[in-house]
Amino acid sequence: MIHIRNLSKSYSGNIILHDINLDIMQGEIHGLLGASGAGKSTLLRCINGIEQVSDKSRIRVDNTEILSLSPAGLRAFRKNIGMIFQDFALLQRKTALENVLLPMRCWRQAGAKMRARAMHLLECVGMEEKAGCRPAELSGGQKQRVAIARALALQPKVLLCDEATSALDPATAKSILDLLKSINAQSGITIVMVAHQMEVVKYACDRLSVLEHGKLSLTDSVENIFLRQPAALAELSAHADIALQANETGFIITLADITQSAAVLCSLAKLANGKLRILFTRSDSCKTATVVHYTMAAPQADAMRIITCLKENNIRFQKLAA
Ligand SMILES: Nc1ncnc2c1ncn2[C@@H]1O[C@H](COP(=O)(O)OP(=O)(O)OP(=O)(O)O)[C@@H](O)[C@H]1O
Repeated sequence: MIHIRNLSKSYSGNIILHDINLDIMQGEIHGLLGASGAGKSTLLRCINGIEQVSDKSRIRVDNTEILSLSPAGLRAFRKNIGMIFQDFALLQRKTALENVLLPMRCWRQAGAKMRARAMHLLECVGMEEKAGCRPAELSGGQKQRVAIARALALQPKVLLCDEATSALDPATAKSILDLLKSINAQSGITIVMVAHQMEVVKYACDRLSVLEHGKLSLTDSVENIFLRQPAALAELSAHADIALQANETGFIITLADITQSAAVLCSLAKLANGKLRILFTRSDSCKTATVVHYTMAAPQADAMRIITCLKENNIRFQKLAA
């Protein structure tokens, strides 16, 4: 659906995106994760054709090379892309219904059908009873629902979400993610979702790309990325306070199957002569799998035997720096 090749973008000589190559599949929910300033929002704006990019860059969305479009062609192309933002970007003087009608009015769609469609969209996002309310009368979650209805007004093929849940409390954020997941499942719309929180991508996304200082450091299924625990992700995640004692080696082991836990931990404890310390446990539930991570410490003298055992049993692990 979205093919990006050699995408580079600078502002006043500062390279913001560097040679990005990325394929986003039709119908997937694709997460963009990265530290603040990594270039996530800029990448979204490039997909939307808003940004001037380097000559070598190629961006194809639904078989349209967007960088070769005329200004009028680009404007028409943008009908295929809906966008929602952290701050909702609703017009304050307009009601929820009028906000949803806005894109249709811009494109002068048939008047009688417009209103029915806008009401239908408000129904889809559970906001039909608030159609006459202005944004100031709505909660954050309700505003985002209206913004989603507005983004879907022109029946786009792609929905770009720029930190759509960052301003919401966890329960409301989850309800918005549930709504996006159900819209994706029902309509097959491709969703690209910029997020700060790993919880968001784990809960909602099929695949994930990690941006580091304007470069794409990896793209893979959410399960694979969380299983592999790459350094990119470790840096983004909140670290447990790991206090190793003198002469101890630390490990994080990752098990794709939680039922393995008892057997694996038992074997490692034996290798460490009973001196294995479990420091921290975390489980990550993705859309289709749950993985569990154990942060542990073992006597340095047993570290080699533990590493051999982990390798022999194909258990993913990371040795912690002393
Ligand atoms: N219009 C602009 N002019 C100059 N620099 C810009 C502009 N927009 C973004 N930048 C710079 O580009 C870099 C990437 O910004 P971007 O907003 O894409 O990052 P981000 O990963 O989305 O960050 P955050 O998670 O904080 O929103 C930042 O260093 C930012 O200062």
